[in-house]
Amino acid sequence: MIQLDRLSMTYKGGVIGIKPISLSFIKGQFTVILGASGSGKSTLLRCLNYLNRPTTGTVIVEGLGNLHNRKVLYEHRKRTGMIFQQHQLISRQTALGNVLVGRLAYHSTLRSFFPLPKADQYIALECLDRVGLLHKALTRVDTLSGGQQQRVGIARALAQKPQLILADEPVASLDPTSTHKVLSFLRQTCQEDGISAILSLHQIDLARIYADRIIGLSQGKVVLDGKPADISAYELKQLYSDKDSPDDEGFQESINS
Ligand SMILES: Nc1ncnc2c1ncn2[C@@H]1O[C@H](COP(=O)(O)OP(=O)(O)OP(=O)(O)O)[C@@H](O)[C@H]1O
Repeated sequence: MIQLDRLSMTYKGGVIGIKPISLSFIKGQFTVILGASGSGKSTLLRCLNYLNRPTTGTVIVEGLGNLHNRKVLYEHRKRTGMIFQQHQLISRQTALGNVLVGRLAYHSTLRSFFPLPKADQYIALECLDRVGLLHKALTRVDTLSGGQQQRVGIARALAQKPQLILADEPVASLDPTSTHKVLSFLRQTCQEDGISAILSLHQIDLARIYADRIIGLSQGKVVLDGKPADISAYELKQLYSDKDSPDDEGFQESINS
């Protein structure tokens, strides 16, 4: 469904986000990216819809083409829902208002200045219902709990009617119960709707439970790739004991000083 060919990304100033990576993501899979802090998980996710523009290589989306093409990129973004760690909601808006943002790509900029059609409002309400928050539709999101806000974020992504969901540490700020609720809902919804999902997580145990496929990154490189059952606990643990990691060096220096 999505093919990366020797994709790399270097930030301004020369920091390497990811080294050349070639990968394909298969339609309908629930893929979890694991890796220590600074290993390149967010960079890779953001390259998948050009929020970070790759420095080298290509992203080809099946049925659309190369993301270098502006029209292809626009269409791909329209079909891609993003879920963020800190929800990225409009705090003064209601849950419904936030979920409606997911419908904006289906309208011209001019049209989006006016209330969206009833059909969009219905889709947004339906998505809020799916995440169990219909009763909070008219509540300001900054009065909701962290878990509820993340569910609004998921409803917004679903309102886009996406074929792909990219989620950057979607449960990082949630307690264990909300974490499982959010991940199992996301996985079930993706299965039911045939949505492919690529998530970055920090928790190995969650990746083992929910992923169809785990990709392990270390220092911007793919060092593991397979089904959870085919990857050993030792290999996964190694991802987080990377003594060569620049972040690890910095951390060691700071605790040694
Ligand atoms: N905006 C930026 N400008 C410069 N360097 C950056 C920027 N964002 C990330 N980096 C660097 O790119 C590398 C990969 O970072 P990235 O955020 O992708 O890692 P990550 O695995 O998502 O980390 P974390 O788990 O802490 O979120 C790191 O060395 C990081 O310092």
